[in-house]
Amino acid sequence: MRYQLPKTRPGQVVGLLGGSFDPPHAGHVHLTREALKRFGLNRVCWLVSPGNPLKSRGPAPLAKRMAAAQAIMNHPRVSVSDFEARVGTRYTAQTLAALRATHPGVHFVWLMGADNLAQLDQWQDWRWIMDSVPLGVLARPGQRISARMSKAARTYAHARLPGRMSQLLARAEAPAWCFINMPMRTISSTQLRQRGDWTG
Ligand SMILES: Nc1ncnc2c1ncn2[C@@H]1O[C@H](COP(=O)(O)OP(=O)(O)OP(=O)(O)O)[C@@H](O)[C@H]1O
Ligand SMILES: O=C(O)c1ccc[n+]([C@@H]2O[C@H](COP(=O)([O-])O)[C@@H](O)[C@H]2O)c1
Repeated sequence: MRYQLPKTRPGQVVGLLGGSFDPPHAGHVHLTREALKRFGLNRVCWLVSPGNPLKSRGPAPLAKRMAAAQAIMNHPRVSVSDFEARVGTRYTAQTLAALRATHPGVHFVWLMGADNLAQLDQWQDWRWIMDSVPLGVLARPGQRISARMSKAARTYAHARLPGRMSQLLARAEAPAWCFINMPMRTISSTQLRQRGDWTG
């Protein structure tokens, strides 16, 4: 049988948090807990990337990042997966196409921090992503304005759900996206690497 995300069933709404997780930290955990509540998700799955195509620096080995992610993200409705390495992709559009093919009946929502929305128009097939899967964006310190002014936000302004309607996002037909304000955490992987708390 083809690889399935853990505990994911048809009819569920499942948030996907793709990331380098180099290393995973409390900001990822906080985003995940907020997304579960604010978007009314059944589950969230962290997709630990083999390597972000836009980052020149290679991350720490996947096994190390997977183990650290599993150790920090302790919640009965959250799992951590190396799906992308298993199917051999690092591009989100290809990941989503593979997930949809292998999980019929599951409503996926792609989750991201506001910094990723600011760069979304540089991703491979980004319009296809917007046209195919609802997008949940969560505030990140210093990134609110760049996210709101981004090409993706402007191009898809008509498809934006106001934050107070966030519970409708997961079952909305794409394109649909929603920006959620939440109490923010300044922590980042860059900070942790610079402090020497994580070596590749
Ligand atoms: N503190 C945070 N608040 C909100 N979103 C966050 C936070 N940290 C990470 N994210 C989001 O989590 C996802 C994965 O992030 P990633 O693994 O790149 O961590 P990072 O801290 O941004 O790493 P780096 O500093 O190396 O760029 C991205 O969508 C990112 O926007
Ligand atoms: O598909 C792309 O072109 C693409 C470009 C940049 C980033 N991404 C994805 O965005 C997610 C967040 O990446 P990162 O490194 O900011 O944690 C992760 O799943 C990456 O694979 C995807």
